Amino acid sequence: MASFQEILYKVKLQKIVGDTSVQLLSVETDSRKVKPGTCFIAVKGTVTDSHQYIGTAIENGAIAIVCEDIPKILNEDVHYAVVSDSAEAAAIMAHNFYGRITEKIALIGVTGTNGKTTVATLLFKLFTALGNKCGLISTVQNVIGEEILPSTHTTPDPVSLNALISKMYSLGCTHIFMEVSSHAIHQHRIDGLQFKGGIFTNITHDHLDYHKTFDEYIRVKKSFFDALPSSAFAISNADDKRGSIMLQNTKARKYMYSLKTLADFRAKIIEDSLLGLELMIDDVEVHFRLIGTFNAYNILAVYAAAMCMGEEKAKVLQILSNTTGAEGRFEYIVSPNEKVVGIVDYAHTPDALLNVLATIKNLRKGEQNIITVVGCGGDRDKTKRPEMAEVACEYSDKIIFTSDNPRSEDPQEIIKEMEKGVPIVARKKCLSITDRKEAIKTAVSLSKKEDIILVAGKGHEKYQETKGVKKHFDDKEVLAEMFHLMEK
Ligand SMILES: CC(=O)N[C@H]1[C@@H](OP(=O)(O)OP(=O)(O)OC[C@H]2O[C@@H](n3ccc(=O)[nH]c3=O)[C@H](O)[C@@H]2O)O[C@H](CO)[C@@H](O)[C@@H]1O[C@H](C)C(=O)N[C@@H](C)C(=O)N[C@H](CCC(=O)O)C(=O)O
Ligand SMILES: Nc1ncnc2c1ncn2[C@@H]1O[C@H](COP(=O)(O)OP(=O)(O)OP(=O)(O)O)[C@@H](O)[C@H]1O
Ligand SMILES: N[C@H](CCC[C@H](N)C(=O)O)C(=O)O
Ligand SMILES: [Mg+2]
Repeated sequence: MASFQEILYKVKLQKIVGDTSVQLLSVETDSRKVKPGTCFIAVKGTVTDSHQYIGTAIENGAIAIVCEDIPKILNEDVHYAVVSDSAEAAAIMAHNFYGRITEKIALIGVTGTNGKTTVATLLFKLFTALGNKCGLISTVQNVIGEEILPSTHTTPDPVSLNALISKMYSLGCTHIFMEVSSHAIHQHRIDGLQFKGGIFTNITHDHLDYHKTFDEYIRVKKSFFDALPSSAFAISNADDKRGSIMLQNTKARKYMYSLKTLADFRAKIIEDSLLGLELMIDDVEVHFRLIGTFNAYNILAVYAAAMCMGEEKAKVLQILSNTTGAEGRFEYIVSPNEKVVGIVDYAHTPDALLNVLATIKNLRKGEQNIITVVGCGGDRDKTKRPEMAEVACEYSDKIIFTSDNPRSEDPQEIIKEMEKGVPIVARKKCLSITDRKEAIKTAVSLSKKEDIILVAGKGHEKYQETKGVKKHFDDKEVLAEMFHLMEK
């Protein structure tokens, strides 16, 4: 419980109608969740403008309303605050309502196109092993110490996010590691939070359906670092073309990491094999269980953050060397007779697919074929469809295009858009099979001794979403089933 006035702290107000001393029992941005005593914040979303639900919210018991446009007829028993940006106000108010927890703990945000889940998960595992109770907010799952909670978004809406952070604090967490998606930055989901550190992984094409241009996507990512306070640290990837731009205007302490150039934190790859990575980090040679050059970047970003947080180098490297990555990222399944290797990976952008396939190609010995099963999500960035198909063709010996959460779109149309990226010479090695299970089955049936099958795009996901319905689907499960069925 908090007063209207208390939760309006730091909100840019235009006008108040009513009494701000009124006590509120909750804050909500969804009229359907409003209960008696709630403050309802009306937001202009991408689909609907919830100013139209103010009446419903009041019927459901809202006693305070925050809005950009004040209703023509006011309810005498309700108190109103008019703000210029209610999405921003919602996040600041949720932070206030839940006790401004991020001022009391170490909150670290990870942003970038690829690698967020991996870096945040490694940080969570590292700091837990260092003896802290930690929270993790990620695409795969949210975790409080040992308790696992399901995740619906990479970065939740501000009310759920602050409620979760508050729960983590009340259960004893001292550190929280969270992914910060570009949607979340743009929609102000993280406004009001006080970060102790921010980490940038990389930026390549994705989400252009939402941000429209690559420049706008870069601008949005950069605004996360622009908003960090001077007490925070900001860590960026010097090998990414936009790595230094990201930190250009931040007030935070700046650090860069690199595998290629001079930087505050440097690593060199000594060996990169299916057994893991051998890295020289700060003059120490260490073996890690994660695979692929892209993971050398993720490990280095985690190491840099740990150093910025004052941890002991030897201890950090010792723990990291024995740590595994996040679920559904470069996960191995070996067929029962050990003839074929299956890899399930969450690569759902052209860059991620390129990195994963380049890693596999690098690591294969001799004559093995690489068979790739891949699709692209519906109602998401369409520009990545032909690009992902082109990458798949460049690095694979056989490619099966299939469905990956078609959502409201026609799966065959998505595949047709992918096929536009197939070079003429590669056509004969491509197949299109809409049903993902059939596609995986076909990949297994086409495989020969020692071949490598990559099933890309869904990683940890446990569903396939078609026309608004989510049906259980698990790439790892299906791949294992097919291996058994075909006795490969
Ligand atoms: C495009 C997008 O990002 N949409 C997100 C956005 O919804 P929106 O603003 O469009 O909401 P809206 O449907 O227009 O509704 C506006 C407001 O009306 C309210 N409402 C609506 C109906 C009603 O009866 N009453 C009511 O009050 C809603 O609660 C909302 O506050 O804000 C909602 C609450 O925060 C999110 O749940 C929703 O995520 C949708 C479901 C989604 O799929 N988002 C994806 C694209 C996303 O956010 N992905 C990123 C990861 C991307 C990455 O991989 O990097 C993520 O962070 O998960
Ligand atoms: N540093 C990296 N650079 C490029 N590709 C990477 C990197 N780390 C992981 N990947 C690839 O991207 C995929 C997604 O990785 P991860 O889940 O860690 O990223 P993410 O940024 O959290 O993705 P999302 O935006 O969907 O939450 C991995 O399965 C792998 O294929
Ligand atoms: N966080 C990503 C996930 C994409 C994963 C892929 N399986 C899909 O459904 O498109 C997004 O919202 O774009
Ligand atoms: Mg993620």
